[in-house]
Amino acid sequence: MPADMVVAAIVGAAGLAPTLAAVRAGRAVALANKESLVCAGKLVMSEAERCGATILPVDSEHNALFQVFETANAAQVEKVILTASGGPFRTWSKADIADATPEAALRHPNWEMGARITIDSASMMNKGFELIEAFHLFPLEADQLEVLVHPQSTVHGLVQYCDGSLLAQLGAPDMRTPIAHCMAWPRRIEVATRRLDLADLGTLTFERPDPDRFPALTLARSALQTGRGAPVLLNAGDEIAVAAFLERRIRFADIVTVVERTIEVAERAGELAEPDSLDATLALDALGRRYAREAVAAVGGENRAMAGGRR
Ligand SMILES: NC(=O)C1=CN([C@@H]2O[C@H](COP(=O)(O)OP(=O)(O)OC[C@H]3O[C@@H](n4cnc5c(N)ncnc54)[C@H](OP(=O)(O)O)[C@@H]3O)[C@@H](O)[C@H]2O)C=CC1
Ligand SMILES: CC(=O)[C@@H](O)[C@H](O)COP(=O)(O)O
Ligand SMILES: [Mn+2]
Repeated sequence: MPADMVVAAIVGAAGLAPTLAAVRAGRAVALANKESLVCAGKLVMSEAERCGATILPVDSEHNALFQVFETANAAQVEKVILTASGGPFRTWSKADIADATPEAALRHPNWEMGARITIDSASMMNKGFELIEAFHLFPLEADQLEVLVHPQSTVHGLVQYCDGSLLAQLGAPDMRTPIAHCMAWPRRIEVATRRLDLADLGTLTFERPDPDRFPALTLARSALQTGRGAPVLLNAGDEIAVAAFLERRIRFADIVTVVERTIEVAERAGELAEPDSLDATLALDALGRRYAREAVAAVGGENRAMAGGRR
């Protein structure tokens, strides 16, 4: 079907095949489906180059970076910073987070989004996916990517240059702005979002993420560093684990355990090779889902045994 632009906004690895089809048709692709880049970043970006497709990042942090990243000065970029709201559990203790309910996890402080990404924000796995997404979108090494918790979700992304300049994009937490930026690019169109009044806001705060309470971020960074098939398994494990958590079959803390076990089992079976095609990526995704379902069953059993032992 003829189209000037395709908005890729299906959730999950299910969005990969249609995103890749739009890329291969040489369209402008406004990309919300971060899983396409998590699972097949190299393939999607190289096919975009080959087919003349333009990828426009919709994800708010990546859209922010897209606005302030000077491609001509890419070699002068020291690092980029993705901000994270910290989610609903930013101030919770580790013990309380472990047993948080789906209702609590679905209460995002700043953004109204689908269930899967909202749970990922609560665990900060979303920010881990976003590190991988940024790695593929921008010419950067993994160690140039940083995450800062910024509870107001007003500054969305920052680029630090070698002359000490730190360029940031700010805006109300409203996806209409990044969507409009992509749809009008390289021009701008008027959007009736709330305008920021910095004097009213008064203070913007930033914190380092806490790896002890939010281990998903470390796990995602390690999948980025491992590379090859690890990010595919990271996503597959997380899709299954989040669904199981929403169905109350595992605890909130078990989400990361399931993802960790998914990657470990695949690694032990020698199945971490880089998938070099759509079919190979989807096959590894299917395998990861199988391992993740097994991990959910095992973790659920362990939880029941522990509860039985406490009675
Ligand atoms: N919401 C947000 O603010 C942001 C979202 N994103 C990303 O955008 C994507 C969508 O998120 P969000 O809108 O919140 O999610 P939602 O759950 O609200 O919407 C997901 C959409 O995907 C469709 N879908 C799911 N599976 C399939 C499938 N197999 N085939 C066709 N369509 C399918 C659903 O269709 P149906 O309703 O028919 O089931 C639904 O329209 C995710 O990748 C997310 O990470 C990124 C940044 C911000
Ligand atoms: C709107 C958007 O881009 C989301 O990805 C958002 O960033 C999620 O919030 P967290 O910062 O809590 O992950
Ligand atoms: Mn985002």
